Formats: sequence, structure tokens, C-alpha cells
Amino acid sequence: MARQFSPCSSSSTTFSPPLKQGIIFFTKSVIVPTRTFSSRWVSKIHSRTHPRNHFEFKSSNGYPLNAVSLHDGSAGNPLAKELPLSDSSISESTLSITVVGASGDLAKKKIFPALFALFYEDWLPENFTVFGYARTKMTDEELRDMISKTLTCRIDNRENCDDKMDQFLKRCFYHSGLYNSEENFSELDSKIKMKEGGKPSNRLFYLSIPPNIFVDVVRCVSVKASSKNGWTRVIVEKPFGRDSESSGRLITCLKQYLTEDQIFRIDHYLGKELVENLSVLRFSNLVFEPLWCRNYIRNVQFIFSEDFGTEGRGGYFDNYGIIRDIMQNHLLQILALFAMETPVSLDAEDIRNEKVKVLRSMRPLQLEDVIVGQYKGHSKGSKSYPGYTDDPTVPKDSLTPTFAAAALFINNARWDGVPFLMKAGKALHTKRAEIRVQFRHVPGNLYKRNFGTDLDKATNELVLRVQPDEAIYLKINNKVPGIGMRLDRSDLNLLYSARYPREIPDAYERLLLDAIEGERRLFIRSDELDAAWSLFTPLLKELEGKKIAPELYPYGSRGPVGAHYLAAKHNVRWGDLSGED
Ligand SMILES: NC(=O)C1=CN([C@@H]2O[C@H](COP(=O)(O)OP(=O)(O)OC[C@H]3O[C@@H](n4cnc5c(N)ncnc54)[C@H](OP(=O)(O)O)[C@@H]3O)[C@@H](O)[C@H]2O)C=CC1
Ligand SMILES: O=C1O[C@H](COP(=O)(O)O)[C@@H](O)[C@H](O)[C@H]1O
Repeated sequence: MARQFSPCSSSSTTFSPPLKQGIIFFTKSVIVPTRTFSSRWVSKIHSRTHPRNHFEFKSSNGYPLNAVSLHDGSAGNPLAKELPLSDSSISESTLSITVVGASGDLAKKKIFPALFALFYEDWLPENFTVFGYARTKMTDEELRDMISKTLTCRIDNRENCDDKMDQFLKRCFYHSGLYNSEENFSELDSKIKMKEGGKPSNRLFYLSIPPNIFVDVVRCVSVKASSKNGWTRVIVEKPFGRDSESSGRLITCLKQYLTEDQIFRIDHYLGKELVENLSVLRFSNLVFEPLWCRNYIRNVQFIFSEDFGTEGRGGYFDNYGIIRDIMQNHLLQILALFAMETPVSLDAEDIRNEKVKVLRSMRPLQLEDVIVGQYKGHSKGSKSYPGYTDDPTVPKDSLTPTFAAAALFINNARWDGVPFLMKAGKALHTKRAEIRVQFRHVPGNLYKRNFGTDLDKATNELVLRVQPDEAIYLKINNKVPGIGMRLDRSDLNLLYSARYPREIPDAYERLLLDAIEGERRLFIRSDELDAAWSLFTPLLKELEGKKIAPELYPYGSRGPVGAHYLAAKHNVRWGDLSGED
């Protein structure tokens, strides 16, 4: 075996060409990439409605999967024509999901519960196994015990919850190992193989670990633990670097071992229900799309706030700050989805092509269009809240922003001159994430005098409340019933909890299932990532190079006043602070 030293890893590496993405199965009349055999539709049919030998193929966006995508990576696979798609091969295939970093916070809080929820709702294929991998020494039983503490069942369907938990936990196993040890990954491979029992195998690895060990793990997976007769995919958690250079390096290093189609860069905000609904709202209702441009929209706001600080994550956060933690990824992704042109289809590549165009059309971010803040300690009654730098893992003189607001512009025909405002902060007065679209004034408004002098207050505003209490509402002007002519601001309100009693799935459930199905629409392509970093890197360098001091704001407040000045400079008022919400 050839050994070589790679700049991508701290240790010497055995080079292995990129893993094969998948294999193609043939039916009598359709060619179907492997991703479809565990498709949501098939799995639902398997488990609930129809006999197991009845198949139909649809992706999670409802689009038929009846052709091999050029990006699927399966075209060159020599095994492609060897395995027929028969009912038995579908039900015989196995899926193993390995959570690397299984002892960590994200795995416990989100990944294992999401996997259980998928199992509970019968979304997972029949032959699946979950492996935890980390350095911490644990037995299978101890892993199960750890996982069981965070599992919950769907509110509307709890009857057999305990049974389902037992069944799920029986499918969970653990292997302790180092992240850069090929030997340890080889041991993992043997354990996975035992569970696969010689059947065709598909393997998903979720890297729930700090980014400095991503490449080591991917190397070990590639060399020792990839599937030999099915697909191997890797979900990569953020942060994907901390600027253009480090992100570029990470992309290059991962691509030494994986093809782009095997890499699923997760941005969990793209898996949130309301973010998914953004495109549905816009493209399937005639009333919105014609208004979706500079002629009618005055400004758009993307707002993220948390009512807690960086407690427990200060060490990580101080190296990144709120711009990298929330704006460069979650908010920018939503902005791109919001502003993109109509894609050719709902296919992942068509959507991601349009998003990249938006990102590449953005005006470079200027320092004067950004303000930064940092929370300070605050006492309220007998309770006192710590400041950011009170965290022992944060340097006392840290200038890392825990709050930022920015005005962005898209230099294209649709959006020329429209401010897209972003605001993100920790330790604020409330926890929420929302998109606010403020429309222009009604020209020659007949009812002008009924509104007083502040016409801005009379404009329509569309709000997509991503969380909590998911809702879509439109602020309209309405006549107060009665003989006189009094106008009132009112909401046309779609409150999800009232309209849809079912619990909304967690974003990680949707995204995990998409990765299992090979649906890439909600994952970040490398050129999207490049474009996102190109926008933010010069600004971050300037902020850090000039050591711009953040404006201090008290824990639990509405954030620095600088955010108001920034908005006012662009003739905008933050919708969340208008007093009428
Ligand atoms: N927690 C969250 O809410 C979110 C996390 N993320 C991202 O997800 C990934 C995982 O997050 P999280 O679970 O919070 O991370 P943790 O810090 O809890 O790390 C996960 C596991 O990785 C191992 N580990 C931690 N530090 C090191 C190190 N320096 N060297 C080697 N191994 C280490 C530990 O396992 P062991 O010691 O057993 O090997 C740990 O249990 C990170 O990339 C994070 O940025 C993204 C969004 C939200
Ligand atoms: O990615 C991150 O997201 C969380 C917020 O996620 P949410 O789904 O709970 O809204 C944030 O707390 C964290 O700092 C960031 O890394």
C-alpha cells in the first residue's frame, strides 16, 4: 500500500481514491439510483399501507426519481449493472448509520433522538443499524442508556412508545476508538459487517465532532470502513472552515477521499419546516410571486435571537463569533432561498444553481453596513446573568461578537436597491427566528389620512415565524366594523399549531432522511460554500484586523442600539421591535 504525507492531516495517510457513491439497480423499465430504494415513499409503503412487493419511486420533494443524475457518482461504478432491483434486493439491503462523536452534545441532543423519531414513524428501512463511535469508553448498554435519556415520542401517538424505544435501542451499538486510527476504524468495519450479514450495504457516517478532526475521520472511513457494494455518504457538521482559505482547504482535503456527491454539508436551518415552506409559499401561490421583487418589496429582514448566552460552548464560540455561527450559514442560506429565481425544477442541482447565483450577485459587505455587539452581565431582581467574558473558557479581553446586524444588497434586476437586513444575537430578551418582508407604500393611497403621519406603519408585512410557534401571517389594513370609517392593523394568520395539530418534525429528522435517500437539495454544495465565504471573509478580516470593539448590551436586552441606527440608515425599522409584532 502506498503511503504518503498529506497536508490535510496531522498524521501520515494511506491514500485511497474517492469512495464510490452508489450503485444502480435495474428494473424492467426504469433505472433507479440506489438512493431510491429506501425512499420515503417506499419505506412508508413497506411499513404501512401496501404489501412489501409494491414499489414506486419518489424523492422527498415529490419529484420522480427515474433517471440517474450526473452528480450521483454511480455512473462509473463497475458494480452498477450487476445487481438487479428485485423486491428481495431492496428488502435485503442494509443501512448502517455511524454517529462519529457519539458521546457529544449534538449527538445526544439531536442526532440519536432524530434517528429514533424516524424509526418511530417508520421512515427507516427495515435493515438498519446505528453505531456510535467516539474515544470515550462505553459498552453497547451504556450507549443505549445514554441515548434513552433523550428519546421522546410523538405527542399524538404514544401508545407503543416503550416498545418502539426498546426495538430502536436494540439496533444501537458502540465502538470506542481514536479519530485518526485506521486500525480502530477497521474494527468498526468488522462490527458493521457482522450486522450486515453479507447483504448489500449502505453506510452513512455523521461527523458530529470538532472540525479539526474531520479529515482524519474521513480518511479512516475511506480506507477502512466504506461500503464495498453500496453507497457511503458522510454528513459534515458546521463549521465548514472559518474563512475562504480554511474552507477551501477543508473542501480540497475532504475531496481527496470523497466525491462531492458523497459529502452532505448540513445546515440544519434548511431542514426547518418554515424554511422548507418558503419556496412552496412563493412558487405555488399566484399572489406572492408577482410581488417578489424590488417594485413591491421595501426590505427583507432575517432575524435570529436566543434568550441564552454561550453557556458551555464559549470555547468553541470564541473562535467563531455570531457572524460565522449564524449569519454566514443559517441566515445567508435562507436569504438565498428567499431571493433566488424560479429554479428549472425542484431537483437539488437546479435549486442550488439558483442559490449560488444569488450569493454571487451580492454586493461586497462593507464595514459601515455592519454593527457588532457583545453581551455583558446584568442583574434583574435577585437574579444575575453572566456577561460573555465571564465564561472561564473565554478570554477576558475577547472582542468576539455575540450579536451582529448587517445590511446586504443583491445586485441583480430583481433586487437592485432592496436592503436585506440580518440580525443575530445571543443572550437577548427572546428566542425566535423569523423572516419579515416589508412591502412598499400603496401609491396614491385613498385612505392615507386614516393612518396619521406614519405611513410606514400602514404597509403590509409578511412574516414567516420559523420558531417558536411556527406561523405565517400577513399584516393588512382593515376597516373596524361599525358605521364610522376607522382602520385597523390586523393579521391574516396561519398559526401552525391551530391548523396542523401534529407535532412538527425536528430539522435533523428531515435532513437525516434526505441524506439516507441521497436527496441533496437541503445540503450545501461546495460552490455555495465558496460564495458564502467570499461574501463574509473580507468583512471578518477587517473586523478582526482593525480590532473593532463590539457595542456592549445587557444580557436579556433587545441588543445594541447600533442595530437601530444601521436599519435607519437604510430607511428600515426592525419589524420585531415595532411593538405590534
Ligand atoms: N452542539 C450543538 O448544538 C451544535 C453543534 N454543531 C457542530 O457539531 C459538531 C459536534 O458538536 P458537539 O457535539 O457540540 O461537540 P462536542 O464538543 O460535544 O464534541 C463531540 C465529541 O467529539 C469528541 N471531541 C471533542 N473535542 C475533541 C477534540 N479536541 N479532539 C478530539 N475529539 C474531540 C468528544 O468525544 P470523545 O472524547 O468521546 O472522543 C465529544 O464528545 C461540532 O462540529 C459543532 O460545531 C453544530 C450545530 C449545533
Ligand atoms: O448552529 C447553531 O444553531 C443553534 C441554534 O439552533 P436552533 O435550531 O436551536 O435554533 C445555535 O444555538 C448555535 O450557536 C449554532 O451553532
